Amino acid sequence: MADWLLDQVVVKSGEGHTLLQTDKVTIRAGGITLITGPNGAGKTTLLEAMAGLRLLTEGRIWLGEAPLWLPEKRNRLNREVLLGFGIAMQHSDAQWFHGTVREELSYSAKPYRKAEKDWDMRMEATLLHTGLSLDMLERDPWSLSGGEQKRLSIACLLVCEPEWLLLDEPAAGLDAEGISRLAGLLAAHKAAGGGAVVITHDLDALLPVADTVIAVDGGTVCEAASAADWAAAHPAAAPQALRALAQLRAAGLLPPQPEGASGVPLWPAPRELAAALAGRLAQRPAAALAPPARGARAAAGAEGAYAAPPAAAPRATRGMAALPAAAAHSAEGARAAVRGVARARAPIAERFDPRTLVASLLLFSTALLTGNGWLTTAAGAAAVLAALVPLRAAVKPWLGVIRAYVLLVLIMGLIAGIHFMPLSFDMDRALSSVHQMVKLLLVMMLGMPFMSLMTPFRLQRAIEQTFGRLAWYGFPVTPIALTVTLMFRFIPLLSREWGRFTLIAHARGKHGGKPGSMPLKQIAPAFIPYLRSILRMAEQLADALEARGIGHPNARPTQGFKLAFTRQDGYLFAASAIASIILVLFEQL
Ligand SMILES: Nc1ncnc2c1ncn2[C@@H]1O[C@H](COP(=O)(O)OP(=O)(O)OP(=O)(O)O)[C@@H](O)[C@H]1O
Repeated sequence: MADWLLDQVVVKSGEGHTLLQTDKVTIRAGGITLITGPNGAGKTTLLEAMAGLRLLTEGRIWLGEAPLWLPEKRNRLNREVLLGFGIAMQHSDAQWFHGTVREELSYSAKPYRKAEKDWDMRMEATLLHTGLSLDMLERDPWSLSGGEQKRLSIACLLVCEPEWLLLDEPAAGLDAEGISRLAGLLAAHKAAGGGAVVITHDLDALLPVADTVIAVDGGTVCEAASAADWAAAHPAAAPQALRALAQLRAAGLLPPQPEGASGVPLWPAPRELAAALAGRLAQRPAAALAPPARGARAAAGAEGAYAAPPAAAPRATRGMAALPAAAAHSAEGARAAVRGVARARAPIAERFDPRTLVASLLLFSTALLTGNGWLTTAAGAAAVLAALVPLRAAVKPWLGVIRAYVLLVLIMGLIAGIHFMPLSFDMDRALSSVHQMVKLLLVMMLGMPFMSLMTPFRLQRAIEQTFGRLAWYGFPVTPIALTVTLMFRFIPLLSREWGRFTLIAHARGKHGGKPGSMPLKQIAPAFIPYLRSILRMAEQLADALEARGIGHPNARPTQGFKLAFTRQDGYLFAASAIASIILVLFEQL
């Protein structure tokens, strides 16, 4: 079995933000490594990068001697590495491609060609190991409960027997039995010579079986530390059981941990622990073990509970003990928060009223399109480029379209300039055609980041507020506004959902292509689940709309807010008007 090596890995988002960066990080074979860190720290990004589901901006990842990406094959994924691990993604319970649990298990095992020998026996044993029953084999995976689907996603990995398990929050949604079963499965996998990298917020359950911990914060991945060292360095975050052990040691019921105990087993084996406790208890005088007298118990209950050291008190009590101190600061805290919010700028999608944006765009586009001179177009191009500088992140995804359009402009210009009888090239006609298309390109470029400057809800409110009075004459303003909004909302949603399915197809199908593309063979099996997922989203949306009162003939839908023009809208419209006037003046030159 081979170690993972992440060497100076950097992953950036499409907009160029750094989501993850590492120095040299080694994850040792044959051990269980936990990845921990706050929400949004970059843990999932790290696991997906290891699984080849994220393109690396910089750096390399190796599993033993084998690189994850094959540079000599135009950066394709190395199938040998892909077969070395199985990944269960955070929302792996929404990964199903097939109609029954049996088919799901077979689908997972297909790339490993393990579905032939003793297949049924292995499948049934795996299902039982994860705590699912055999009568579930013919059930639709979608019909299983959330926790059962989580268990099935782990069964789908275990049935393939990969060397490495990469698990993103496998404990989320599991009951207590499921979590201890998960810890047992991980320990058994390790005992069989396998390794695991597990993202978890549930350190109470999984630190006891872990060998190393990697902390991720703000996208930066720290070097792996042994579980013992990590727990010693983070006593507050250490599991309850570890704190209980410390208390037993402090009470003299367990021998103290030796000095510099780093590297020694953190957790005594249950048998060893039971023997130590029994031995120590037997040595203690009977009086020390007797329960306190009634009065003493009551006094301890009333005062001692508050006086107890925070680490010894139950979590909820510790939280409550912190309340008075928090309350003393709360008024000032709230004032500070309000000041902070007031100072912070609104998100870019809420900075302008959609009506101002549309009016400004229309005004400037009209001035640009009606201009006939190259000078006007050049001035317009300068204004468009200046406007796009702060919005360059929103334009970046469109660069491919812009490049294709520029090529089209050149080809159309060439074709427009060709004269056949006699064969010649008319430069004026070519330039005139190019000119018209360049003006269109500039307007398009200005429109591209448009949707990033407003949310669908703000657009809907803008339509309703502008045309609301027409509703008095029976004009269906609300349905039209809603349709427009849903179109804008659903198109990116559909493409994001397809993107999620391509990731699942790569992760489960072990395909060597680039993660962004759906492998040809997977399109057919992915299509029906994709449709199902879309219908599910539509159903949720319909419920949400109904809850807002839309669709009830006599109900007034609840409106979250009313748009109002601000000073920023005034500046934007004034800038657009000035730029338009300049274009008109250039046209007169
Ligand atoms: N494709 C993307 N484009 C832009 N930002 C992204 C993208 N994917 C992730 N992010 C951002 O990167 C950060 C890290 O995300 P990630 O999912 O890795 O966090 P995490 O540590 O797994 O969080 P959690 O504990 O909440 O699951 C988040 O702020 C997230 O919004």
